[in-house]
Amino acid sequence: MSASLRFSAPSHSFPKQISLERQWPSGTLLSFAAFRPLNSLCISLRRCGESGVSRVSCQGGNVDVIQRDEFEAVSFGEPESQLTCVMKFGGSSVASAERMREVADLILSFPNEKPVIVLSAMGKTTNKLLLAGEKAVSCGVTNVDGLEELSFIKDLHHRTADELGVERSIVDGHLEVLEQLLKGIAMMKELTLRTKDYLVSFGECMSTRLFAAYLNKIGVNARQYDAFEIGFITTDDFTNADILEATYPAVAKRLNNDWNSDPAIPIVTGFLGKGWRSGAITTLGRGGSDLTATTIGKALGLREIQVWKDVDGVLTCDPNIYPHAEPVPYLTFDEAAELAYFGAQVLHPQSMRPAREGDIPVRVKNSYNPNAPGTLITRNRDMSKAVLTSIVLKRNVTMLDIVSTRMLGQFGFLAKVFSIFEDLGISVDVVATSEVSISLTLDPSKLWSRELIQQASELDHVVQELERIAVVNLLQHRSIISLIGNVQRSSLILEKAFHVLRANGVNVQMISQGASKVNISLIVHDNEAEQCVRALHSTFFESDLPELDRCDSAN
Ligand SMILES: Nc1ncnc2c1ncn2[C@@H]1O[C@H](COP(=O)(O)OP(=O)(O)O)[C@@H](O)[C@H]1O
Ligand SMILES: N[C@@H](CC(=O)OP(=O)(O)O)C(=O)O
Repeated sequence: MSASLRFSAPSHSFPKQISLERQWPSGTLLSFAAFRPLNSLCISLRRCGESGVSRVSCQGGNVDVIQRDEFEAVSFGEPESQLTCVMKFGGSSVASAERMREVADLILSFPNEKPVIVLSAMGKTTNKLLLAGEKAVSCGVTNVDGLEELSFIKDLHHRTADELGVERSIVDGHLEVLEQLLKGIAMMKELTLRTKDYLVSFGECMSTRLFAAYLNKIGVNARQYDAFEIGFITTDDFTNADILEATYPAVAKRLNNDWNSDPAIPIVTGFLGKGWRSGAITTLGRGGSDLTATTIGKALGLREIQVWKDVDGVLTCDPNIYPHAEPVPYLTFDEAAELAYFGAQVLHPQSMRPAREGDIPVRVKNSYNPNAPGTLITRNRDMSKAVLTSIVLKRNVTMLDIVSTRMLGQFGFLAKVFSIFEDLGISVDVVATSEVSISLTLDPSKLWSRELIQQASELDHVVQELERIAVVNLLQHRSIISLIGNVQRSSLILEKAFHVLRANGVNVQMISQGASKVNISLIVHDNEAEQCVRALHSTFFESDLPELDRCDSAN
């Protein structure tokens, strides 16, 4: 369980430093953030045991003594927000002036809503910014202004301003600083993760400014917000930061107060936050605007979170692999989280967490086809007829077969294997074990975000460490096919799946059923994976499953 506590102090007695007297068990202090302009202080704590903070003291200020009972009362005492829902529009939905106009019309077509709008960068701006940064490392300072990606970004944002009929000056300041930043990168011949996050932040900062200016121009009151200025506090894991608990009360306070004093549609940058130690801009991982949206939904306790995409909702598989993929009308938070975690690009892997915690329904809709019903994601759904919901493919995965040399007993063996991964900071995705052996796959998003040379040496290091206690076989170019659905019907799913795979001459190299009970993972060779997905799709989604009725009557 987690909780946040907040109290205010007059600015003259604002604490410079706080300390917790009688600490909770180690690791319970998640974050602490002070917001000077608001004269408020947020402390987030995770409760894990009987003991707790009996007192919070602040150096140099009038010390508030906060007992646990009071503390709980304060932490959940937020007044109800007048804002009603979040609407998040991804890059494809705001790729041009024309798309921005359509999005504005779409928002205004819901006159009863008082939405918070979250926007991503326009179209492929984030990719272009990253590419510009990579090129700047080696192109020389004098060549920065000739970078094709920089010209593209300038042109796109200027053209959009012109076509929307708003001043170019709205983005000019950002474009100038962006060019300076690229020159800095060229000078230093280095692009750190921290600089990468600052670099990509320009995308969201500009799209939101243009959109807010356009709404104001057509007579709709709108106010632009940079997420890193309104309390989105994160870890300092640049390019993949986690939202800290302090974010929720801070964001709620800022958006509610502004709305109450002067109502204007909030237009918030997706994807961005502020590192709690560094104070620098962080990003929430690619596709992170979904997480921004669900965080705001939970912070304000809103009725619904809408994420508007360029597809008719979450589909039965990636439409780029199989164009006959169909929309899935209903999903649970667990199914959606598993689907996202195992690689379906449509949702950010962490985005379901705030929605689930706040029990706020998430609707995935198509901004190009608003009348399509989309996908509704909720805590529970009727599973009586559900077999398979969606098939997800994660390519280019590394698999390890680790067979014990019996230097350790079974318990010690498993513990040792996992401690090696923990020490090296490498996440494991799918695991299958027997008494003396273990097969697992490594999370490519964690491993492959590092430099190529670093990856190779890290893999060597993993193998060397494991070889002290086991015989290790490293298998690269594997794919995980995740079957997301009703694992109550796992026998039916497996029977059908193996029948299809055998008919296609495919040998499954590992199988694992997730503890979440919504996912069965099959590992196959990369070059067979797409063919498997297509064959599985036609069996599960394009033909009847008469066995389902028999299962029902047997239950
Ligand atoms: N199972 C799936 N359902 C829907 N879309 C998927 C799925 N798997 C992959 N995709 C891809 O995800 C894209 C939408 O996600 P994304 O590009 O992040 O949207 P946005 O930028 O609008 O937030 C779709 O265009 C589609 O190509
Ligand atoms: N612009 C960021 C954040 C984001 O969420 O984008 P999108 O909503 O277009 O996936 C990215 O490209 O990763």
